[in-house]
Amino acid sequence: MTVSVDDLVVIAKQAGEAIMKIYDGEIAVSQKEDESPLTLADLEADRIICSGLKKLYPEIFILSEESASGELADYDNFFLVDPLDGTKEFLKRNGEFTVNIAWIKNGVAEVAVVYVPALEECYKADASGAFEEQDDGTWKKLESKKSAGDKLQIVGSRSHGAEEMEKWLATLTVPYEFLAVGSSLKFCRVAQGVADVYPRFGPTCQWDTAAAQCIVEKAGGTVTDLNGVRLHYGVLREKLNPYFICKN
Ligand SMILES: Nc1ncnc2c1ncn2[C@@H]1O[C@H](COP(=O)(O)O)[C@@H](OP(=O)(O)O)[C@H]1O
Ligand SMILES: [Mg+2]
Repeated sequence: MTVSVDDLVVIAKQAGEAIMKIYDGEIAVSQKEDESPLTLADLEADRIICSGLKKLYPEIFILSEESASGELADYDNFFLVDPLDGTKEFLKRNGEFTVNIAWIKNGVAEVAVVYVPALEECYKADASGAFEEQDDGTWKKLESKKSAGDKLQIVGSRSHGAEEMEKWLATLTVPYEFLAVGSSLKFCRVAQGVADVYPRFGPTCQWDTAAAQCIVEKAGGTVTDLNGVRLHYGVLREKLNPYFICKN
């Protein structure tokens, strides 16, 4: 049993198109139980992704930030979806939000897409490697590499955990530059070699990281907890990830 990454790309782009229609108009916001924002765009993208996946892969369970396709159980493979990661950035209209679909097999994200509709960037990964879509529609293979220049390039959240990040930056003894980026796009910057490291000393949920971890790993990078253990995924696992370090 496997999943075609190009199917996931088509579905992520359909969701991105629906998100952009809402992005270009007036955005109504409600609050979730945990007080994080929820928009019609999150729900529309969720609906499109889940119906697209169900049509092509009716037997595979879907766990999304916004929904689940049935009763939760310990599935050995499933889809893990964040239909709109970076809702705060979406509301700030800075373009740094993503559509994330990962296929998880035995706890590991094996096939994934991260689509950035406002910036028209698309990243995909499967057993053949990680790729970034080019302007002409072809796919460039991503190979883990250090950033250009002699300073360590660090990416971190725009909207969460600034204080913890400041503390960590203060411990560094090498020259560095810090770039604030919203959503799972931070992982893509590492996979591209634009950034060297994305440390996360704050909460994220499984669906925030799975697809982008796959892009980074298939490009040759790593995403591990603070003890060096690779991040893993599971329907019955706690929804929160441990703090982690992503690097190229
Ligand atoms: N207190 C918290 N608990 C759980 N997840 C949190 C959180 N604070 C931030 N996040 C997660 O961090 C994501 C945004 O990360 P970043 O700040 O790097 O852009 C959010 O994704 P959503 O926007 O999909 O809700 C959310 O899931
Ligand atoms: Mg998210």
